[in-house]
Formats: sequence, C-alpha cells, structure tokens
Amino acid sequence: MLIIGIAGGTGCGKTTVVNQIINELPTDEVGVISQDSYYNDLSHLPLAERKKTNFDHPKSIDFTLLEEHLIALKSGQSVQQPVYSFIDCNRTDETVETYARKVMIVEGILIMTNPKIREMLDIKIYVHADSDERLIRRLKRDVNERGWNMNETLDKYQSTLKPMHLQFIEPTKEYADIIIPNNKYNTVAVDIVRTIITEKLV
Ligand SMILES: Nc1ncnc2c1ncn2[C@@H]1O[C@H](COP(=O)(O)OP(=O)(O)O)[C@@H](O)[C@H]1O
Ligand SMILES: O=c1ccn([C@@H]2O[C@H](COP(=O)(O)O)[C@@H](O)[C@H]2O)c(=O)[nH]1
Repeated sequence: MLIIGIAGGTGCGKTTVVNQIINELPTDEVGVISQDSYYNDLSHLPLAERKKTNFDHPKSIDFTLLEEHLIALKSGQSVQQPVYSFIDCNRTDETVETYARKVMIVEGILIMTNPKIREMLDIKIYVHADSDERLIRRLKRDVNERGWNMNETLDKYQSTLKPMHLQFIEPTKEYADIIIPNNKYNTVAVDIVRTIITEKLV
C-alpha cells in the first residue's frame, strides 16, 4: 500500500485537492483517511467546554489510534474510521468501514507533526496558501458550515489558529517531498499527483 500524506494549514485547500485527485480514480483502489476523524473523544465534556478545546495542537489528535489504523490497513485489514461532527465538536457514535487499498491518502493539518505517522508516509505533500487566503476561506466555511460566528472565528484565529500554525504546522513544510502552491486552483499539481497514483495502480 502506498500512503500519501497531505498536510497544510487550515483553509489551504487540502480537502479540495484530495477530492480533485480522487475524483477520476477508482474508489476501490484509492481511499482517504482524514485526520479530523481522529480528534480525541471529548464525550466526557459538555459542548461549551468542547468548543474551548485547542483543536490545532498535536495533543488534540489520537495519533495512537491513527497509527494503529494505518498499520492495520498496511497489513490488509479493514478499520472502523470514526466519523467526526464539527457541529458537536466531537466524534459521533458512527464509524465508516475503511478497507485496505493500493493507495491511501491521509490528510490533515497536523499529520506531519507526528514522527511515527511521518515515517509511514511514502510521499509527503504540503499544500500552501497565504495566510490571508486561508483566513478568508476559513471564515466563510466556519460561518456557513461549522456553526461558528464571525467574531468567534476571528478571535480564535488570533489566539489559537495563527500561533499553532506557526509553531506546529508551517514547520512541517520542511518534511514535504512536494509543495503545492494553492492560492489559486492548481490543476497542474493535482494532475501530477494523480499521475503518480495511476502509475502505482497499474
Ligand atoms: N484554490 C482555491 N481557491 C479558492 N478557494 C478554495 C481553493 N481551495 C479550496 N478553496 C475553498 O476554501 C475552503 C477551504 O477549503 P478546504 O479544501 O476545505 O481546505 P482545508 O481542507 O485545507 O481546510 C472551501 O470552501 C473551498 O471550496
Ligand atoms: O470541532 C472542531 C475541530 C476542529 N476544528 C478546526 O478544524 C481545523 C482543521 O480542519 P481543516 O479542514 O484542515 O481546516 C482546525 O484548524 C480546527 O481549528 C473546528 O473548527 N472544530
């Protein structure tokens, strides 16, 4: 199994790039694992407390479970990938059966901060968009899709997202084999990654 990691700051366009890459590829041969599925289980906290969690710190991720799942997939076993709710700021009771494929894409802001996960990635990709672009995209998405208001997101950007990005996420760019500039839609880069995957599939 080839494991491709796709990291980059919030709003840089990771999910969009992944969707563009897998769009024309067979779903039984290429799968996706999202870091968001592996946020720690916060069921013991009320929603108001969960909303105060620093979701941009590596400690917010259950890397042990993610590593276990990648090892299982690599050995051909299926895993139950948790399903995350951004509205509830918690894992749901649901899981999605994720079976081993020839290629697995792992995407998330923090995936390259963990040495064990980094070690398992055969190709490391960092998607870059300027911080103003990312903030604009994040603001629109938080307000339209994730249940936050404008002031909450702007406050969180200053107090948490920006410092965590500078401390933990941006430094992982140095581990990348490929950096995709994504201030604009980058179809050339997407085609190149898809070509690499297609070669693995033959
Ligand atoms: N290259 C781009 N140009 C403009 N908007 C983009 C681009 N890539 C993604 N977006 C938009 O920005 C928002 C965040 O993108 P998303 O792929 O969810 O980012 P990430 O997964 O890195 O947080 C989405 O609304 C998406 O449609
Ligand atoms: O409950 C939550 C958990 C996380 N977040 C934010 O999500 C982003 C990571 O997702 P991207 O799609 O890569 O942007 C991270 O910056 C967290 O702050 C959230 O809003 N709510």
